[in-house]
Amino acid sequence: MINFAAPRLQSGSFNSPFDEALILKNKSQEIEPFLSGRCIYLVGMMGSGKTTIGKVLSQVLSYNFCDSDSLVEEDVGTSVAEIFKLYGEGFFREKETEMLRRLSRMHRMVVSTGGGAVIRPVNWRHMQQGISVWLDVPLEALARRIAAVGTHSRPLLHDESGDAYTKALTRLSNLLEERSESYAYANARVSLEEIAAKLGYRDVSHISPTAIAIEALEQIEGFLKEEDGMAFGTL
Ligand SMILES: Nc1ncnc2c1ncn2[C@@H]1O[C@H](COP(=O)(O)OP(=O)(O)O)[C@@H](O)[C@H]1O
Ligand SMILES: O=C(O)C1=C[C@@H](OP(=O)(O)O)[C@@H](O)[C@H](O)C1
Ligand SMILES: [Mg+2]
Repeated sequence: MINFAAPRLQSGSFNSPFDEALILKNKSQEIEPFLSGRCIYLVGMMGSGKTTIGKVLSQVLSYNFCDSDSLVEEDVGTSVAEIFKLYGEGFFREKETEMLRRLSRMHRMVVSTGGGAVIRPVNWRHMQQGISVWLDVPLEALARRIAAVGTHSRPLLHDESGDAYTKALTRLSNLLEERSESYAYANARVSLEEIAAKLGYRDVSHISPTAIAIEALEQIEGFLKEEDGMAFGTL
């Protein structure tokens, strides 16, 4: 029976970066042996933090990190935006599936997927070789983050009119409506709104990548316990 017990983030007060780093380290040392080398796939909308949180998780788990978009860019030899422009979204989706197929044979990897990886059932067959985690971030926060860096690298946000925030919010809202059921297939869900409530924050903008990584490991812990319970009939 898997038995985890470790200090948790304190509610109602800003946890110091040192506290968070220590909690993350402890939690990762507890969880890692039970992963049995399985890959961790981060799924979520554009701007949800898959690449950012993926790098944090890979470091503390002593896993490798890769970003499926970067693998596609290396394979084709140009940026995602250029791939959409030159060859179209369908070509990009085929390449994305090919990269996820190759990754499904690997171990000890944190994979930051592209925001649209969830729309193809074949991609879920590949990701089910590992453990998938949905980073569920409120639309307004996604739009703020993307507006801050610009939409140039995200071709699906290019066509909207208006300022960067409004453009991102409009398009992201439509995409989320199409995709939210697909994201929910993930083995674990990290809700930034739930983290903010747990920590007593007014909104999600103050939640650090470390705090999100801690929550991701806690949600993976829950999945492993459930899986363990089913395996040993203790649920
Ligand atoms: N917890 C966070 N708080 C604030 N900004 C964040 C957080 N996580 C990621 N970001 C920022 O949001 C933007 C998108 O992050 P990224 O990791 O590229 O997301 P994705 O890969 O899901 O598109 C980046 O500019 C990143 O710095
Ligand atoms: O949501 C999507 O369909 C996409 C998200 C992008 O990745 P990020 O989620 O890292 O922005 C990239 O794969 C491509 O622009 C398509
Ligand atoms: Mg990314």
